[in-house]
Amino acid sequence: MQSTDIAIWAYSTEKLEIQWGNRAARRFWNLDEKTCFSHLTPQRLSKLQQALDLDQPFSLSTENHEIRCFQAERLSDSTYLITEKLRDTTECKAHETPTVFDQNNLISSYDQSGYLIERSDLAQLTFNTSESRITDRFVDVEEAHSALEQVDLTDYSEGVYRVHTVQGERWHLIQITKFYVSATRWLYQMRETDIDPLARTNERYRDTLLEQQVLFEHAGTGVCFTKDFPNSPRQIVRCNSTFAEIYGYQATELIGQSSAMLYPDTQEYYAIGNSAYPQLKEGTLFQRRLRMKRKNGSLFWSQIRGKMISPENPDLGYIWIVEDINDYVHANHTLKTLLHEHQLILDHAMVGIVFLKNRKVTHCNRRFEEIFGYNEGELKGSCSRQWYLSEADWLKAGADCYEPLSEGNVFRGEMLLSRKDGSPLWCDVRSKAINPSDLDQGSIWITMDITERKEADAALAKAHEELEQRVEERTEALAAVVENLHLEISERRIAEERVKHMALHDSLTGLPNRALLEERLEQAVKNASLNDSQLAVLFIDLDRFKHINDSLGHHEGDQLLIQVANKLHEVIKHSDTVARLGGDEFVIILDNIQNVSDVNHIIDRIHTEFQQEIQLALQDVYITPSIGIALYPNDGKSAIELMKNADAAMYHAKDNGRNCSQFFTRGIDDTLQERIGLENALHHALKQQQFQLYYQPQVDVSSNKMIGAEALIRWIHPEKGIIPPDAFIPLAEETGLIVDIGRWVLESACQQLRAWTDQGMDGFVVSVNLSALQVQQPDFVSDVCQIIKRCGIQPERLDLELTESMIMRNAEETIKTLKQLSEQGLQISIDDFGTGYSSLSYLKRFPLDKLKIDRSFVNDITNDPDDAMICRTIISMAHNLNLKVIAEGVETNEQQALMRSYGCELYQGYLFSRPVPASEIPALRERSFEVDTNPPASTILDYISVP
Ligand SMILES: Nc1nc2c(ncn2[C@@H]2O[C@H](COP(=O)(O)O[C@H]3[C@@H](O)[C@H](n4cnc5c(=O)[nH]c(N)nc54)O[C@@H]3COP(=O)(O)O)[C@@H](O)[C@H]2O)c(=O)[nH]1
Repeated sequence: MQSTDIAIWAYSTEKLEIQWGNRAARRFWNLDEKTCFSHLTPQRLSKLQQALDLDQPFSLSTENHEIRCFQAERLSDSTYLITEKLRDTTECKAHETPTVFDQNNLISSYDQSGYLIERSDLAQLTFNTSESRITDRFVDVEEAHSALEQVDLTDYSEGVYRVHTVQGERWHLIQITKFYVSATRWLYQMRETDIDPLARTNERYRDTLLEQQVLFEHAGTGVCFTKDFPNSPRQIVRCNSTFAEIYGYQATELIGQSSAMLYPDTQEYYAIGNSAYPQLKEGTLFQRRLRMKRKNGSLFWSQIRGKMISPENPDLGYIWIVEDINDYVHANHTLKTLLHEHQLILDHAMVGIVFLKNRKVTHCNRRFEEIFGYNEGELKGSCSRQWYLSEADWLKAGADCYEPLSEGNVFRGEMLLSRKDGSPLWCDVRSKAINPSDLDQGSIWITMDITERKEADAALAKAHEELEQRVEERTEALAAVVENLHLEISERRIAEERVKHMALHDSLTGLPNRALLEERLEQAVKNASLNDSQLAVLFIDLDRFKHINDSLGHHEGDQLLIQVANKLHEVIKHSDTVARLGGDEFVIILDNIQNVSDVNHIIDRIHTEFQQEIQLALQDVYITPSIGIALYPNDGKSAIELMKNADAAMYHAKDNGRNCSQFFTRGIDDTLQERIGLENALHHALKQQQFQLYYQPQVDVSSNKMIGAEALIRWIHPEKGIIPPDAFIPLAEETGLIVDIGRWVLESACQQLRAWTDQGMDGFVVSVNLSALQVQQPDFVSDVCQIIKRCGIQPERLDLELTESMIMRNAEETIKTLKQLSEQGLQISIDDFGTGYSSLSYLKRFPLDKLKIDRSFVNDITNDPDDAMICRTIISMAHNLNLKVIAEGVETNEQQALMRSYGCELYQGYLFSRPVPASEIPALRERSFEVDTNPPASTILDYISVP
C-alpha cells in the first residue's frame, strides 16, 4: 500500500495547496513524511493549476524527467482528488484510497463499509492484527456505532473510549474523520491517543477530562491546542467546533495544519509568534486583540488568550481561547465614531445645548455659554435659576416644561430669559427628557437666541400695522375715488344716454325723431320683407296748427303738440312707433298688419281721440289731423318710398278738406311732385325776379281820396301767368323762403314809395304784409331801418301789417320789436283783426296805429248781425284806444256805408279798386272815390241800434 505506484492526493483550488496525499504522492512531490504538502513550491502548483483548468486528463514531467499521467475528479467546489501514474505503467494496484503517512501516531484507515484499509506503523504494532472492522477497535460496540453515527452526521467525532490493544483494554482518545473520495465514496481515518495511564491512575481525573471534553466541545468560545513539531511549529492538534466555526472551517480541516493559515499573512503570523511565545514560555498568559483571517479570506477582529499547558512540559503544547469580537469591535468603533460626531455637533452647534439633572447643568456646549454670556466651563454644576429673570419665572418654567417631559413629549416655547449681566434675551427653547419615566436621569435643552428675530418681528408687526393703517386710509381714499368714478361713470352714462336719447328723440314730446323713425322704419321694412308681412306708415299733419300756434303763442302750441303726441301714443300698440318729424308732423309705423281694416281701425281711433278738445292754459282748442297712409309692400318697398308716399297722401288728405285720411294711390304722388316743383320754382323766381308788387288803394272816405296802398305780391310766371300769393306764400313760409321774399317785398315797396314821393305823391303811405318768420329774424329791425335809409323814405310813410296771431305769438318779443320800429316812426297795423284771440285791453301794450278788420266780418256784415256787431265793437274799441280802423274786403256800397255808420273811416276793397300794378297808382291817387254814404236801413237796423 505504502509503495503503490499510484499517487493519490487532494488538491484545493481555493488555497492553491495539496491538503492530503498518499505515499506515492509524497514520492512524486519529493516530500518526506514529516513535510507538509503546503510547503510545495508555488511554481509546481501553478503548473498543476493550469492543467486542472483544462478539465481533462493531463500529463506533467517530473524533475526526474518522468512523464506522469494525471486524472482529476472534483470532490467539492474547490477540492479535486487527483490520481497519477507513470505513463508506461499499465498495471495499477487495486487501491485508490488515501494512505496513512503519519507512522508515529495511532492512525488507521477504513473503507466506507468500515473495513480496515491500512494502519500506521505504530498502530500496526499496538493493535491486534486480527481486527478487520472499525467496530473491532471498541470494547463497547454500542459506543463504536454511536461514534460512527456522529461521524456520519458531522464527518467527525471525538471521544474517550475503551479500546482493544495488544496490551489489553486501554483508554484511548479517539478522533474519527470522514474523507470523501467521490460523491458516493468515502473512507474513515481514525486517530487514537493513548490516555490510559491518566484514566487508570485517576478516575476522577478521567471524569474531569470527560467534563472538559464536553466543556471543550460546547464552550461558547473557540478553543484550540497547538504543538510545536520539529518541522511543523504552531501546528493545530485539536480544536473545538466553535473555534473551527469562527475561522469558517471544519475542525478536520484545521487539525494537523499550521496555525499560520489563521493569520492575515505570514508577516503577522511571525510577529505575533515573536511577541507571544517568549511570554508563553514563561508560563504567563498572552492576550491580545488581533485581526485574524477566515477561510474565505475575510479578516476579523478576535480576542485571543494563549497559555502554555504546562511550563514544565512544553511538549504538551499551548491552549488558545479565541473570541470573535469583530462585531463588538465594529460596534465599538461605530459607537466611538458616533460619540465623536455627537461631540463635534455639540461643540460646533449653532444652538445652545445643555444637559440638566435636577435643573442643574451637567454638561453644555460652548454656544450655550456664549448665548448667556458665560465663560467656558463656568456653568457646569450651576443651577438653571441663574438664567431666569426672576424666581417666579424659574418656578413657572419648571411647572410648564417638566409636565410635557414626563409624558414623553417635547417642550417647545419662547422664553424671556436673562444673560449673566442681567440683560434680558428671548430664547426659543426645546427640551426632552432623556428618560421620560425617570426625570432624574436628566433632560436635554436646545436653546436659540431669537432676540434679534423678536425685535425684527416687533418692528415688522409695527411696520405691518402702519402699512395696514396706510392701506386702510388709501383704501378709503380709493373707495371715495371709486365712488366718484362710479358716480361720474353713471352720470356720464346718463348724459350719454340723454345725448343718445336727444339725438334720437324729439325734445318736446319725447317721441322718436326723424333719425330714429327712419332707423325703425328701415328695420320694420326688413322684417316685413323677411316675414312676408305688411306694414303701414301714417303721415299725420295737424290742420290749422299754424294758425293756433300763431294765435296762442309758441308755448301753447308746444303744449298742444305734447298732448297730440300723447293721444297718438295711446292709440298704437307697444310694438308700433309714433314719431315727430318736426312742427306739427307726426308719423306712425304700424308693424305687421294683416289687412287695411287694421289700419282703418287705428285711423278711426286717432280721429276719435282728436274729437276730444285739448285743454291748454289759455283756452281749450279743437284740432284735427290730416293723415296720409302708405302700405308696405304695395305703396313702396323702401322706407324712403313709404315716407314719401305717405307724405303725398297726407297732402292729398289736406286738399280733400282736412280732418281726413287718405291711402296712397298712384297719382297722389304727383301732388307732392308738384309741391316740390313749386318749391324749386319759388327759389328760381326770386333769383329771376319773377315777383312783382301790386298795390291796392286804401281810401279815406272823409276825403274820398286814396291815402295809401297795400303792397300785394304777385308771381309773374313766364308760363302760368300771374300766380296769386295764396298759391305760394304758405309754401314759402313752410320752407323759410318767405324771409328772402319778404325782404324783397319791403325793399321793392320802399323803392316804389321813394319813386312816388319823387313824383310828388307826398303823404302817401304804403302798407307791407309781414310774415311771422320774417319778424322773428334777429336783424329784422336793423334790416327795415337800413332799407328805409337806403331808399330815403320817411319812416312814417311805411305801414307794416302783422296779423293778430303773429303779434300774439311771442307777445313780449314782438312788443319789443314793434316798439323799436315805432320809435323809428313806422306805422304798425294789425291785419285780419277779429280772427285771432287777442284781447283789446292787451293790445294797449302794443305800439299800434291801425286795426284792419278782417274781410270775413266785412263780407257778411250786411247779412250777419253778429259780424256787424263784431265790426261795430271793434271800431268802437279801436277808437277808444286811439287807433285808426280800416275795413278790408269792402266790395259793396252797403258794406261801406254800414261800416261808415259804425265810425270806420278807412277802406280797402274791390269797391274802390282791385290790386293794380304800381304804374296805375298815381292816376288812382288823383281820383276821387265817392261812395254812397247811406247805409241800407232794411238790412242792419233790424239788428243793430246805432248809438
Ligand atoms: N306776407 C305777405 N303776404 C302777402 C303779400 N302779398 C299778399 N299777401 C297775402 O296774401 C293773401 C292774399 O292776397 P291777395 O290775393 O293779394 O288778396 C288781397 C286782396 O286782393 C284781397 N282783397 C282786397 N279787397 C278785396 C275784396 O273786396 N274782395 C275780396 N274777395 N278780396 C279782396 O285781400 C287780400 C289782402 O288781404 P290783407 O293782406 O289781409 O289785407 C293775403 O292774406 C295777403 O295778406 C306779401 O307781399 N307778403
